[in-house]
Amino acid sequence: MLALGKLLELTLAGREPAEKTQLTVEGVRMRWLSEGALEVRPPEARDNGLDLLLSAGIHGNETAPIELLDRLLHDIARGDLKPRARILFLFGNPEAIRKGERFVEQDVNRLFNGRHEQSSGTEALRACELERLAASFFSLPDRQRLHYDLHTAIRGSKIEQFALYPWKEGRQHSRLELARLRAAGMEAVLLQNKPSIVFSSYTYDKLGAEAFTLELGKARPFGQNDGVNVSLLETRLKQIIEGTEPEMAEAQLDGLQLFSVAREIIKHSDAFRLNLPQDVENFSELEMGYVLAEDLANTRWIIEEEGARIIFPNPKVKNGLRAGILIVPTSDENLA
Ligand SMILES: O=C(O)CCC(=O)N[C@@H](CCC(=O)O)C(=O)O
Ligand SMILES: [Zn+2]
Repeated sequence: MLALGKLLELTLAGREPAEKTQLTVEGVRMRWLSEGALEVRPPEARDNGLDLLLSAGIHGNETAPIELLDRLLHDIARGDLKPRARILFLFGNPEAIRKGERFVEQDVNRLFNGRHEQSSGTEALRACELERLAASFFSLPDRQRLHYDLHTAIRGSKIEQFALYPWKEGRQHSRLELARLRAAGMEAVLLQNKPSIVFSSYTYDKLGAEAFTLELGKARPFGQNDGVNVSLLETRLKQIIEGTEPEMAEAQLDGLQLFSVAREIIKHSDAFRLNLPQDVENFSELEMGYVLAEDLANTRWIIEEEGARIIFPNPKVKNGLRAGILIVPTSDENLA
């Protein structure tokens, strides 16, 4: 296999490849751009006009998505997968991946859409570099732009695989993209309703991509991901890469559950308390009147929403950051 197909090995070793560009037997050009960043370009005659950004390891301990991208790259480097799309592979936080930690100093996924400018350290620099790499990749005119940022979650979930769909003023969420996600195994989608500082929000808002954070199961170390079943997603990604995706003429959501954000729970101080068991699962339902969280100055987060559920509860985040999202079921009536 071509050396550049071993992007993960290079990244884990913190090494630069001797040759930065390689050509597969199929005439596919692979170009190493920076640590954990590799561009794949099909021969011009085969290019179908799709620019696909696949990122994983934004959180260093979320290894199933990293292993998935590693398999796709190996297949491309061996000539077993024949891309018709241009692809940018990104391993988001190499230092955290090497350490097997969610982050080293701060969460990269809270540093996009300009936030890195108000910060310093390796993770702020990396967020800036990831924005630059994504912006340069998505700078070609008249092409389709698609970004999947792949994650696994800290805790178990009542709904194992789901997506978060960013928001931008005046832009409607696409039914076709939701149908594509359903076919890729996602069981639910959270439709965001305000701007955010995560990677997929940056590519959606600033670069005009259709962009999603995908949650694929529970985070585990390398080699221990048998419990994370990414087979439907993997098949779909291969089809997208090779341009062999089945037609989605009548966008079928096929039981996909839709949610919207009722409130984001923000931790304001060290006095913040989250009244949930440590092992509570994502999508757990919360009863009306339940005191979900408490903070300084007698601030209380009381459930007032019918059908409320919690995702990503995490009282350990830094002050000022999201310590959970309260979501409610929604309908498909506003989709484009
Ligand atoms: O399990 C958790 O609490 C977090 C899992 C995770 O890393 N999720 C992403 C979601 C990004 C988004 O809001 O689109 C994150 O928190 O960064
Ligand atoms: Zn993550």
